[in-house]
Amino acid sequence: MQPLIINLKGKKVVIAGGGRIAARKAKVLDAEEAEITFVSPAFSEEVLELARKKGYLLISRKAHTSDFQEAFLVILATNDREANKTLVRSLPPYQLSCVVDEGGEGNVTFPATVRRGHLQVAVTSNGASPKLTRKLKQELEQQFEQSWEPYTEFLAQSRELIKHLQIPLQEKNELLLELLDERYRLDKKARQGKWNKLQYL
Ligand SMILES: C[C@@]1(CC(=O)O)C2=NC(=C\c3[nH]c(c(CCC(=O)O)c3CC(=O)O)Cc3[nH]c(c(CC(=O)O)c3CCC(=O)O)/C=C3\N/C(=C\2)[C@@H](CCC(=O)O)[C@]3(C)CC(=O)O)/[C@H]1CCC(=O)O
Ligand SMILES: NC(=O)c1ccc[n+]([C@@H]2O[C@H](COP(=O)([O-])OP(=O)(O)OC[C@H]3O[C@@H](n4cnc5c(N)ncnc54)[C@H](O)[C@@H]3O)[C@@H](O)[C@H]2O)c1
Repeated sequence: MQPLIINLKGKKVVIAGGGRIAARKAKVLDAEEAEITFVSPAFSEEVLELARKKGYLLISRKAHTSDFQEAFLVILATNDREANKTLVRSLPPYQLSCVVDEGGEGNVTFPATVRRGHLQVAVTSNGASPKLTRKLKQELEQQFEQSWEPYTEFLAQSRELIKHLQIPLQEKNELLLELLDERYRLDKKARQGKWNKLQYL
């Protein structure tokens, strides 16, 4: 399995199911600004509230294959094994699909992620142990504490500036490498000083 970083902004995502797992996936997709539709005979309070707040469509019945026609990504999150299995088999091979109770039946699984500014660390166990994935995520949350947020912003801005400097490529690479020194992450003043120097190159 190959991780891909995917832009879901404005993409149609159809979720079959309206329970705990449907809500958990929807929260992640909502943060990515996807356009979500839920199809389910019943919806949890959490799903109802998210749909109300964001104007997401709720279709109150069992899911049919035709519900997924325009979807970029399909999430099969019903608690009915047979329904998830039949629905995923009916999808065309080019559609992205996540089957939450039998990961191997779809072509997409969700990793656990830790985000700090521009940095994102994703963990997967390929379905072997979601508990291990969760544990590693918690360890990464400790390792990558808040300092990484302003630091990755500094790296992004500095790189943009360095890219456009009229200096030899080798010098650009040396400058970019130097920014990886720990003091720039740990010390705001060091960042500020470096940023000021870069302006005059
Ligand atoms: C990472 C995370 C992201 C997310 O969900 O967004 C995620 N599962 C999380 C939690 C979690 N999952 C499960 C429990 C209950 C405890 C337990 O059983 O351990 C808990 C804990 C909880 O719910 O609190 C059980 C479970 N999970 C799957 C199955 C079915 C199967 O075996 O295929 C079953 C058995 C169901 C059953 O039989 O009842 C399948 C999948 N779960 C995945 C992702 C994908 C593989 C990722 C990987 O392996 O790394 C995959 C393949 C598909 C998918 O869902 O994308 C999220 C952590 C979020 C976080 O903490 O940030
Ligand atoms: N992937 C994961 O991380 C993970 C974690 C735990 C459990 N699970 C599995 O995910 C599944 C869902 O779990 P849950 O906690 O959200 O269950 P839940 O009972 O909270 O919700 C199930 C939802 O599916 C709906 N539903 C049932 N049949 C349907 C159909 N034919 N079409 C559309 N909707 C239908 C129900 O109305 C309900 O809203 C379970 O099979 C569970 O074993 C997955």
